[in-house]
Amino acid sequence: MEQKIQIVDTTLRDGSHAVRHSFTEEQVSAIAAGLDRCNVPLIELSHGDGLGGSSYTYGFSKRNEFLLLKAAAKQIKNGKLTVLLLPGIGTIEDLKKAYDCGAKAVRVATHVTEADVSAQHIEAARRLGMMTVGFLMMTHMAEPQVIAEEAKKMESYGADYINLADSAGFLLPEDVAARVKAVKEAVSIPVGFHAHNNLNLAIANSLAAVEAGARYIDATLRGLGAGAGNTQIEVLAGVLKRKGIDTGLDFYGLMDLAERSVEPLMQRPQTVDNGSLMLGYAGVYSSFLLHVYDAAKKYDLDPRDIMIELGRRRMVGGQEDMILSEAYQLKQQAG
Ligand SMILES: CC[C@H](O)CC(=O)C(=O)O
Ligand SMILES: [Mn+2]
Repeated sequence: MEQKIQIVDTTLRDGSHAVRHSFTEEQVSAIAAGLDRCNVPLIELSHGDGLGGSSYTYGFSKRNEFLLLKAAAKQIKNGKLTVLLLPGIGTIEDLKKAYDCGAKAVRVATHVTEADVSAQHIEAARRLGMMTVGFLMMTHMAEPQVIAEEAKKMESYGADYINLADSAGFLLPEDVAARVKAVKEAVSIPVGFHAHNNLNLAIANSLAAVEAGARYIDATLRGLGAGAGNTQIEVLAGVLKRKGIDTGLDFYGLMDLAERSVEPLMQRPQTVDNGSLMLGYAGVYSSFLLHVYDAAKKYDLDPRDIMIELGRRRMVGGQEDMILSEAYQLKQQAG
């Protein structure tokens, strides 16, 4: 076995988008316990848009996320319960509450060119003694050298590693490799990668990231996640095993967990349908998918036309309210 890759499971966070933030304590307990038994080192749980995401704009959570965190914390004996925090959506107060509920790690996420807004949150997390990750979203929107400069800022605030997200599932394997390499050369902390499967490239892109030197890879059970979903953890475990790369994961255990605990709660097949294909093609934030479907229904439009417009206007996370107004304008133009 050549290299230890740490797999970060985000079924209970990115997967939350795919089930419209409807996880219950029972579901969370079963999944967190199973992931822990399968030796997953970091288990992320929050509203899909991070702590504090439950709102009219992003969609309300069925259950309070702090109750869900407590339920998960009771089950996790070996791994680290991890939360996502987007400064501006979640606050440092939310982070402290999450810590009190048992969170041991936080990923502080910003748009790829806005790392500077993460300084206070990363510093606060470090003061709490949490493992702290700088998470750059929508990395297709910036050139590798620009991303490297942003990553350096997060490193200087105290991040333990930098995670690069292909939030729109737009990148090709060579784009991923170029980004991982540029950041690796610029910082002295490890680099991670988070894929979306909108162009059916999540596994290929995750492998490209590993080959370019990434040490952390995000994945979810059955690929549950925004858009066409994320890298499927049980597939990644098998693929890395075949490549002789050590992850420490229980391959059969993950397959069983996906089948027993995630398949029954899926609200739609996690496939590359026309809408998610267009997210990847047009470079649109994956978590916009269900919002776009709602807008298309409301204005009787083809969701693909809305995606093209959102991509053309370079909409980013936090602009969910613009989806309805773009759809409204498209409807007006169509007469
Ligand atoms: C809203 C946060 C976002 O979903 C983070 C993420 O998973 C991504 O950028 O892909
Ligand atoms: Mn994501």
